[in-house]
Amino acid sequence: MPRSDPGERGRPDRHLVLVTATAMEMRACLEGWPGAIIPEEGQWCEQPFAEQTMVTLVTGVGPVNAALSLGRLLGTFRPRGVCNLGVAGSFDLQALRLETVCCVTAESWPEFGLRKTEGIDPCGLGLAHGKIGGQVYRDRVPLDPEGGARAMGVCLPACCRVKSLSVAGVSGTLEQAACYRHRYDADIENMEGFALAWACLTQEVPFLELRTISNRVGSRAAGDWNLKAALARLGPVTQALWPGRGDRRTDQ
Ligand SMILES: O=C(O)c1cccc(C(=O)CC[C@H]2O[C@@H](n3cnc4c(=O)[nH]cnc43)[C@H](O)[C@@H]2O)c1
Repeated sequence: MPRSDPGERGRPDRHLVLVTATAMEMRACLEGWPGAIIPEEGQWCEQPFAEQTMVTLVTGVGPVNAALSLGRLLGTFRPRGVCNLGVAGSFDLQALRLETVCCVTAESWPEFGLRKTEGIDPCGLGLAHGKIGGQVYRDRVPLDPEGGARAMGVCLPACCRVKSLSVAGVSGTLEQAACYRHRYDADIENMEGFALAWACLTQEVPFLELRTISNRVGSRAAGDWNLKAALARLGPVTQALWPGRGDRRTDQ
């Protein structure tokens, strides 16, 4: 991978943003990186990352916190790209097991639209979520992981490609999970991806979303959860994205 000019370190337009919802996810991403600073929720900080400057942003949980935090950041400077890492629920643990690393190819937001007895109609409002270059967006946003990785100069790890949906209200029953899965043809559920993807799409900032599976969507059974193991997979994902940059133990 080409190494960037050290003179670019101070240029905010060259910075990459690593964004997580929670401090625990950020801590897991930066495991093996001594001295890494973990921002408070709703805050970001700059830190040297090999010859680059990395901006680490912890948004707080859910789409409102995600949009607010990334919106504030994008109003302050324009980064080279935004990479969202975190954990997520799987709609099918046979197909996507606990700990699986997933790369998101599409985000949807099943809470947008007109809520009818039979469910939400995304076109029922007569109002779109937004329009970009003549294209109307309602409850779905396509992602381009390869293009995003290329633009950011990161190495996309070989992993499962998935469609994701984002919610403010986490699915609390298997019935709700089945309903979403069927309606949106989704593989995973999270709480921030759509908001972050939308913010980047509107601002024309490259975006990448990688998640590790922590639980079965809609299940409260202990056997359907392993948050600790999913968190432990985030460090290797960060190191795969930036090979040789995330682990300083070898050169100290
Ligand atoms: O206590 C719960 O019931 C609970 C349910 C879902 C997630 C959590 C977390 O502590 C992690 C929050 C974080 O993780 C993402 N996430 C993980 N699994 C899911 C899910 O099944 N549905 C939606 N989001 C999920 C989410 O992006 C949050 O930021 C606790």
